[in-house]
Parts: sequence; C-alpha cells; structure tokens
Amino acid sequence: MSNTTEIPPLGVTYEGKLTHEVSGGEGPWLPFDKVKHYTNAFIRQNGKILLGYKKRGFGLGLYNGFGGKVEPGETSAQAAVRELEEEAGITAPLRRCGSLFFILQGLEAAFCIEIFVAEEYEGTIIETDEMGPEWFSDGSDPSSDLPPIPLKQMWADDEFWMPMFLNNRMFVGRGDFSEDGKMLKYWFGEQIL
Ligand SMILES: CNc1ncnc2c1ncn2[C@@H]1O[C@H](COP(=O)(O)OP(=O)(O)OP(=O)(O)O)[C@@H](O)[C@H]1O
Repeated sequence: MSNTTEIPPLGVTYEGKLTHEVSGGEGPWLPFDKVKHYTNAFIRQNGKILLGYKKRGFGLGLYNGFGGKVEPGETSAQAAVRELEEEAGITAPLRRCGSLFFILQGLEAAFCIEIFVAEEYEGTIIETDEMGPEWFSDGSDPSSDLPPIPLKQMWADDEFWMPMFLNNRMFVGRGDFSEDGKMLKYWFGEQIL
C-alpha cells in the first residue's frame, strides 16, 4: 500500500483524493464497448457480515454480497434495496460505500458495480433460488465462533477491496479478468472525502 502515484484506470470514478492504492498485473487495460450497472449489498452487524452463496448464474459457487442489475428507471440505491429483498428476503437502510468496475474478457459490456452496506435490517433472512445466506466473522471480534470471510471462494478482486470496506473506507477500483475468471490486472484505492 502506498499513496497514489498512478492515474486510476478508465472506469474508476471518484470524488476528492485517493490513497492506499493497490495495483498489479501486466499489459494494457482491456477495451470495452458498453457498461452495465449492478449493485452489491452487505449487512454488517456486531462483528458479523452476511454473505450469500450464489446458487445459479453469474458467479455460481462463489460467496458474495446480494445484488444484481440496475433496471431501467431505477437508481442504483433502489436496485440495491430491491435485489437484497429478492435474494435474502430482508430490507435495509443501505448506504453506498464503494464503486467497482470490472471487465471480463469475452463479454462486450463492462460491469459498473455500486457497493452498499447497512448495519441493520428488517425481516427474516431466507434462502432463495439465487442465494444461500450465511453469516461470517468480519474479524473484529477474536472470540467469534463464526467462520472467517471465505476469500478463496469469492471473486479474486475481493481480497483487495474487502480490507478497505472492513475499515469503513470509501473505495473504488477496477479489475480485468480472463475468460476463465483469473484477474489479469487490477487497481484499487481508498477515497478521502
Ligand atoms: C468480476 N468481479 C466481481 N466481484 C464481485 N462481485 C461481482 C463481480 N462481478 C459481478 N459481481 C456481482 O455479481 C452479481 C451478479 O448479478 P446477477 O445475478 O448476474 O444479476 P441479476 O440478479 O440481475 O441477474 P438475473 O437477471 O436475475 O439472473 C451482482 O451482485 C454483481 O454486483
């Protein structure tokens, strides 16, 4: 980690200054023609974080936050609340805590993902056709009986921005992936607001 010295890659949007940059990989950033907007939401409460095991479609077999495509006419904040309810059966006062940009080789559209978090929720967490919700320890309570965040069963980018997220920082970044899901090049940074 260092203070930002490089210009962030195309697709990374931020306000203010960036710090704590992490970057790696080789070669040029991949080109993209279109951008599709997605959401991803996490519940964090008393040293626990709620993740879902993806049971179908994109990211099958990986743990992630709850989210999906922003539909026409919706804001990303509205989509985040809707997707959390569709995938885990709960509603929450989500607030935006980061923005990520991904390119997957072979897909024409890049993913622009707004990340959201809430410390409370309403309703009962349920398993759905898409997600199997499970609580993990967020690392802040050493006496927790819960398993640690399963980074090896998550998208490869998560290990870079998850520490920024867990430190309650606003984060931004970009990752370019090969067709078989390996991260070829990445850049992540914390925003100073
Ligand atoms: C490449 N690195 C990545 N790292 C972390 N998270 C990633 C990700 N790439 C995509 N995501 C998330 O994966 C979900 C896909 O959503 P996905 O299920 O396809 O959308 P949606 O529910 O609208 O689809 P259906 O049309 O219902 O199938 C959505 O939360 C999106 O934010």
